[in-house]
Amino acid sequence: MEEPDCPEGSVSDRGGERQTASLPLPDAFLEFLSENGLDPAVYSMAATIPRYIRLKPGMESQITEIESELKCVLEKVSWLPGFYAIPPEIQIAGSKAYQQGKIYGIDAASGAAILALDVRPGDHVLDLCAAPGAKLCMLADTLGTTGSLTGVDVAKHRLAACRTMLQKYCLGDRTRLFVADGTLFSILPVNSRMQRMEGSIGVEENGSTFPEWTSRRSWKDRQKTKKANANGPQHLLATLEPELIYYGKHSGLVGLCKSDVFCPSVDNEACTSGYDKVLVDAECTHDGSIKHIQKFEFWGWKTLDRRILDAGRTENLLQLQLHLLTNGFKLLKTGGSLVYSTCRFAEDRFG
Ligand SMILES: C[S@@+](CC[C@H](N)C(=O)[O-])C[C@H]1O[C@@H](n2cnc3c(N)ncnc32)[C@H](O)[C@@H]1O
Repeated sequence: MEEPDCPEGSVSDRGGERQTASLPLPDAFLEFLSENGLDPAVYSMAATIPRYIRLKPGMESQITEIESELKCVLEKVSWLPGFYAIPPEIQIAGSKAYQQGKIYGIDAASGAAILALDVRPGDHVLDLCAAPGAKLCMLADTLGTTGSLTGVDVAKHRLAACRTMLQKYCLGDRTRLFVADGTLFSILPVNSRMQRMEGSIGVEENGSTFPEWTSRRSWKDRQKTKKANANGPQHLLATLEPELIYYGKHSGLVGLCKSDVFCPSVDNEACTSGYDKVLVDAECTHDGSIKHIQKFEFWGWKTLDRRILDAGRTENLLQLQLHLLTNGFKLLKTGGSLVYSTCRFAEDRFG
């Protein structure tokens, strides 16, 4: 595909599409890049960008073994604890190290967002757009055996993938997962709230409490899913009520009354009992992800118009991001921090 006289990163014509090194980019996308002051050459670099993996804490002594299994050197990323670069062609999914949960694939950029959040022991952390869960896993890993982690996503099937990952990597002990609209979610961290309301929780007439989590679902629950599936695929949230689809042993929920957990925050309650850290890893156009743009070669460049260049879609996404951010700040404790991340190069404005 590469044209012989085309130096790395340069642009040449090629029947309707222009060739940027090894990647043909449609004119509309090139115009979009030019309007945003972006160099098309960056999209030709995908083949040279390494893959990144994160080693589960405590697995450092097994690096040599993992290297011989993957047949490559794990190159330590000095600025990102636990991260290693490997050549892009290395597949990790078939390896024992991956299957046994010793390593997982996660971009360095995702790691940078979590690093910026500066999670400290004991923090109550909220991930408002959690699925499919790479950052959630790193957050759980970083928290270790203190604090709590709440993951929220509007897409149930995607959040279920987070649950699988947390269980696979044994990282879900302090985590709870809610299928909910992150723009409206208002449930505060359980431990911080329970400490504040000490003594008044747990004795509720006729109130049912959370037993230890089990993946075996009740007959009633199975019937509910069957009914929902009969009404069509459940891609997005059917109701406004948050649905709890997982909670760990030390998430603080076991033994608590359900009504206490689902009680939404009131007025300025979050200022004192809110989350210490909030991640808003918002839904976006992905134009900033070089690897994502490369996939349009297979999906067809026409879909790029609809998914990335469509002004209406971009505007809707910007509004969604604004609402997610606003709600993220509402749930943040005074003095807490929020990190907002997207994979978008183009300049955004919140109107
Ligand atoms: C960029 S992805 C998040 C990636 C994730 N943080 C990770 O590291 O794997 C954006 C997510 O936002 C979710 N989303 C979209 N609208 C939402 C909303 N209103 N509330 C909560 N989540 C939403 C999507 O379902 C999608 O899973």
